[in-house]
Amino acid sequence: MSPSQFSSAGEANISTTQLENGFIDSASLVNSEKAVHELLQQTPVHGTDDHLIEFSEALRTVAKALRRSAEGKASAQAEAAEWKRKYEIEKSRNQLLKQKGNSSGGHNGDSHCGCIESLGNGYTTNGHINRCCGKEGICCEEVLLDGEADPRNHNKMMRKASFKLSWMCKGEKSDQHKHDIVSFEKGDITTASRSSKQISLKWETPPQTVLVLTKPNSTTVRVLCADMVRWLREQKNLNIYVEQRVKEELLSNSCFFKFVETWGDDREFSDLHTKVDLVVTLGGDGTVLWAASMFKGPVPPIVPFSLGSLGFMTPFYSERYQECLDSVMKGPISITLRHRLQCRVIRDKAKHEYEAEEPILVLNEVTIDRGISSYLTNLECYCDSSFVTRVQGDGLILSTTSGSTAYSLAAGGSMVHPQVPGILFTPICPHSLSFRPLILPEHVTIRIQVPFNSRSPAWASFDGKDRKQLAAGDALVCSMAAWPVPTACLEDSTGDFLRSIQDGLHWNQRKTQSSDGLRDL
Ligand SMILES: NC(=O)c1ccc[n+]([C@@H]2O[C@H](COP(=O)([O-])OP(=O)(O)OC[C@H]3O[C@@H](n4cnc5c(N)ncnc54)[C@H](O)[C@@H]3O)[C@@H](O)[C@H]2O)c1
Ligand SMILES: Nc1ncnc2c1ncn2[C@@H]1O[C@H](COP(=O)(O)OP(=O)(O)OP(=O)(O)O)[C@@H](O)[C@H]1O
Repeated sequence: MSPSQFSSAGEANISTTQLENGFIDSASLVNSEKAVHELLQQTPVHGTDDHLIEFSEALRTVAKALRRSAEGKASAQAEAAEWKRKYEIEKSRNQLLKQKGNSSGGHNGDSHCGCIESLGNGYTTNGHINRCCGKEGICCEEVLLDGEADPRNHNKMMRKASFKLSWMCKGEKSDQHKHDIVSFEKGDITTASRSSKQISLKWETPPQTVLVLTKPNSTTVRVLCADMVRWLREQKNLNIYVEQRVKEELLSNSCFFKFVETWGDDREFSDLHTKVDLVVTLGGDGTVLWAASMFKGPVPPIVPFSLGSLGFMTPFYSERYQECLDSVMKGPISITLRHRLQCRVIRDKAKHEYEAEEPILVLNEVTIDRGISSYLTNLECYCDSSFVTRVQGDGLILSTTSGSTAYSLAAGGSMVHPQVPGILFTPICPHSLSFRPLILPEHVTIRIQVPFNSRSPAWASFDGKDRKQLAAGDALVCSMAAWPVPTACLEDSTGDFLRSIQDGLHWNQRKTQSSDGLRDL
């Protein structure tokens, strides 16, 4: 693929991104970075000048397209700076080889001085001082000083073997599934970014419709909900959606709330994401799980207010809701993209049910346990096509990283930052001394099979709800879902996560030792 093809591929990815439609789709976010990375991975490094010119053109186009989002811009700038550096070194090396009459490496360097003209795309230069001809840029002499190539030893100059990497997708090599984070030019493998960075959401048009979700059976929540809905209408002139139960509660208070909307049938319910700009939750973590479960596809940004006991996913203080909502609606806001797992139950007895049965999306975890049976579970676990292990115990938890601080933690799993893409594989009371929990990469598909010789059926539950029986021969298949749950941060992903484990779990709290033996107060 030529660099010019890359530029259009990059633009196509970005113009279709669902960020522009107000929804956050992890695949689209990845695509925007992927465009640049693909470009970087495939652009010929030992090219002619034409290639270099084409390359800089392509990079400019992609970088321009990426400027549409702050995240994309930051990424494009970082990549462009790095590539400009490599471009300069490469060009200087070409010239050096040409000057020394070394044509064995297939280089076609310039005939003029080794200074590189500015790319002219607004990116800063890398700070090299010109010592050769007074033009802006880097000279081959500097490359030599940097030790990239030594003219005194050019006869001994060794070229590293060239190679390409490709990524396997379900047993097949595929360029489309090439990972976007590793570059391998000249045999040096580097990683640009290892997981998604802090994401910032900036409104291009102000939010107009808010869905307020509340935990049931709480007077405090009911009072706060009425107050907030009134404020959102009177001060912000917003459209408000609530659940039918909440609408009735509000109307029983005052007919002022007549403007509040709800949904009637399933179709209106499943179209909710097309109307709602922002979801506000009033409750604990369970209310955030509830909110996530309402959206089977894209999820609007959620602002979770803490009115529960622990509140790992609810960083906002309800006492200061006006200030918080003001700042969220003004933006920009840091968000955590919480990955979800997509689970399918595959029945042995009804093979066609697979097509009909809706996948279930979980934000915390899917648990496969022994239910009311007093027998050990007997679960065969596969990761893609590899057999992993057999779970004989109380069961198994397949958890997201957001769910790592919930049931999985109680079963001995690690706590994992919610932006780390991975699937936790945590046994529940395994009857074995060596069954330690695992964390698997995000791209795998996990299959939990109840074998025909199992003494009893197993039970699957999804975020602690909706129990389904898995009879002998049935299986549960689980992989990362395409639709994450964007939750607003009070500080940022990392700050909020650390605060939640410190405040919620008192993680590693201990009196500090002092040098003189006295206890610090
Ligand atoms: N032994 C256990 O720890 C255990 C057992 C069953 C269910 N659970 C958890 O309860 C969740 C359902 O929550 P619910 O509120 O509907 O039920 P719930 O009302 O029974 O509350 C469960 C508790 O888990 C906490 N919790 C939920 N999600 C969390 C997260 N991501 N990080 C840290 N703590 C979290 C909640 O704050 C609450 O205190 C399930 O997804 C499961 O993770 C835990
Ligand atoms: N809008 C809702 N409709 C029905 N059930 C809900 C709704 N919101 C929350 N729930 C359920 O209510 C239960 C309690 O909610 P939540 O976890 O938010 O409160 P909590 O238990 O007081 O707080 P915490 O989870 O911090 O201990 C959960 O099981 C949750 O699934």
